[in-house]
Amino acid sequence: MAVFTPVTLEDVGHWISQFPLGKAVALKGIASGIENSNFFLTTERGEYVLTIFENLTFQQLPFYLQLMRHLAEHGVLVPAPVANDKGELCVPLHGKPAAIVSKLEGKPQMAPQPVHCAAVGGMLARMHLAGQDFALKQPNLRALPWWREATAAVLPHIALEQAHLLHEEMKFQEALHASADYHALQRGPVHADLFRDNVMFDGERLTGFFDFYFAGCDTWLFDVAVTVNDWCIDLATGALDEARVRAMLDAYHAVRPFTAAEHSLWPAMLRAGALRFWLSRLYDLHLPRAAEMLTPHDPTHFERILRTRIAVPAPELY
Ligand SMILES: Nc1ncnc2c1ncn2[C@@H]1O[C@H](COP(=O)(O)OP(=O)(O)O)[C@@H](O)[C@H]1O
Ligand SMILES: N[C@@H](CCOP(=O)(O)O)C(=O)O
Repeated sequence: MAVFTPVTLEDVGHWISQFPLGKAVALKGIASGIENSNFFLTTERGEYVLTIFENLTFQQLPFYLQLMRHLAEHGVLVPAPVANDKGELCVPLHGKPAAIVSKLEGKPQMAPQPVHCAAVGGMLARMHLAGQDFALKQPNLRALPWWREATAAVLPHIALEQAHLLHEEMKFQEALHASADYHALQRGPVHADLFRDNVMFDGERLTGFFDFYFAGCDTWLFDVAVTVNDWCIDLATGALDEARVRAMLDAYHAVRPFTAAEHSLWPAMLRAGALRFWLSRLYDLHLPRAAEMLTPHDPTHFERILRTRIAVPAPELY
């Protein structure tokens, strides 16, 4: 279902000769995934993932692929892109941009315990620190300017009660983003979509973060909020689970201590993280792209999380 561009072992046989990976031995399409065509690729040198990018262009990809390479070189557990004999990380395959990255062991942990949340929190802090000297700059393309556009686009499609919440929250976030405290927050490259399905675990051992294609430069605290809003909640209600929140935040804080400005903006940033995904899910539901083939994620999940973050005080950052 999610292989949009079919590729055979024969197609890859010649193409792979530009990479230092030996001969291609096996190729298997990956059924999950909604954006790109992904394949497990076995070569004489080992196991890799081949991705054909269905929407991102050759101009857009260097930021993501070079960020992954930079992080991998700095000891952060992420897939390492493989360069071809010209040093390129992204080359055409069937006329579309394609890349080969190392395959992470394990599988996503969809029922995380505090031990998993602690591993994610610690690695997230290491990722933020390692990204500080990454040279390429690209803003988070799903930040406030996009929220404004998405709000205008979805408003005609939603009920009055939801429109009211959306207006009020946008007003709150506009004021937050204009504040001195917000501008004092530390920032750099962030993953911006570090949900349970974008992290691999082998038992309790974290083996890597992947799917960096929403990454961009934003506040580190926003990244923490997005991650907590997915990993540390009761999925049915959206309520934060104190033990998992504490495990994730304490592990992060031990590697990269939170600042006073971050402490004061934490509840507001949890709301920002919920708003961002409420908006993108509303957008995908009401304004699907022409080639969209898969069931959109349920927006009411993040509407519920947003309402809960507004109504219920969050555990302190530290
Ligand atoms: N580097 C990797 N190592 C191991 N598995 C991977 C890797 N990259 C992707 N996958 C597998 O491919 C699936 C789809 O990848 P994902 O990045 O979520 O696709 P999409 O961008 O199309 O949504 C993941 O759920 C995972 O099983
Ligand atoms: N995490 C987002 C959807 C992003 O899709 P992905 O498969 O590329 O991670 C959501 O849950 O809305």
